[in-house]
Amino acid sequence: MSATAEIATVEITGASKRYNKVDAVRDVGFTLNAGETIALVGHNGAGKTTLIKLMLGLIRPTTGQVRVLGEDPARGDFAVRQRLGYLPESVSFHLALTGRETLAFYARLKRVDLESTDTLFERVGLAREAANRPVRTYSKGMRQRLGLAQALLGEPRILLLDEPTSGLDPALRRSFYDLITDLRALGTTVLLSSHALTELEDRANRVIIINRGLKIADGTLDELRHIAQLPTQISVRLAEGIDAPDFINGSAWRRTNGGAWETNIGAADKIALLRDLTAEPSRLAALTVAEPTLDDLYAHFLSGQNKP
Ligand SMILES: Nc1ncnc2c1ncn2[C@@H]1O[C@H](COP(=O)(O)OP(=O)(O)OP(=O)(O)O)[C@@H](O)[C@H]1O
Repeated sequence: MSATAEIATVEITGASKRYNKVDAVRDVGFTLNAGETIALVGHNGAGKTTLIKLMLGLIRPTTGQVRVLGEDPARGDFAVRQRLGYLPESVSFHLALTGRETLAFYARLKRVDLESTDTLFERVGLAREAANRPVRTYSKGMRQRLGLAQALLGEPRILLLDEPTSGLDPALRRSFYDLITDLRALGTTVLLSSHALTELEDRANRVIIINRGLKIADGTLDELRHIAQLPTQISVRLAEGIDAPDFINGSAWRRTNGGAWETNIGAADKIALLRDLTAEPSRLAALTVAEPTLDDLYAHFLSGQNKP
């Protein structure tokens, strides 16, 4: 995994959480490391928020163990809480307070230097003048940014972000992820719980899939691709005057509406096919190689779970 993979920040061992008759989390175990950006994905009700609450120490596991920075987060150790940043799915602030007052309030709770709040406004891209306006006047994106600034107070070593980009426009999403990339370089563990699989694909370096309280997959995208063995889609557009892909043996090709040729090929045969295809480059006008997406992998791992 990442270069800093040795430094564990969160360790969950055999953790289960039962609410009355609901098994929200069942025997889940994983270790998160410094510098990792982890996507926690799963359907509604899969157990993502319950896992986040366990890491925050808001609830205790029914069985198993949760350790954050080596401590039990539910013990309420202040030093641990100070190094944890959390952005809930729906941020709600006191609307009459200005952005600056809001951040000052949270800074006091976290016992963080108030001086640092100015820098935070800049880091999350909230214009300085917005800082002095009541939150009531903020757009959804600005409130989300203020939420992120709140989560970043005290330079947390672990950031837990629940659906952080919902309601953000594409430009804001991009700058949000740029910020996450910077944090990753600083060694922060960033856990993003999200349904937006496509946008997570290039952003998270590890994916944990939860289904009905169980962890059903955990690894880098490449590792999950390797386990799933889903085919790669190869598409070629032939150069003028070349009618059919006669140089391709043993693969089933289909013609697309746009006039390209397409095939799905297993990982074991992919390189050999690409070598054949490119042996005479002049025959090709274009070549596209599409690896299985996070959406494909998610559907694959879930379908395995749903079998009787
Ligand atoms: N306080 C609670 N009391 C009873 N059941 C709960 C409680 N909190 C969660 N649950 C149940 O536990 C299961 C997991 O819920 P959780 O909120 O962790 O899922 P989630 O993956 O975060 O879902 P979503 O994507 O909809 O936010 C669900 O069946 C939910 O109804």
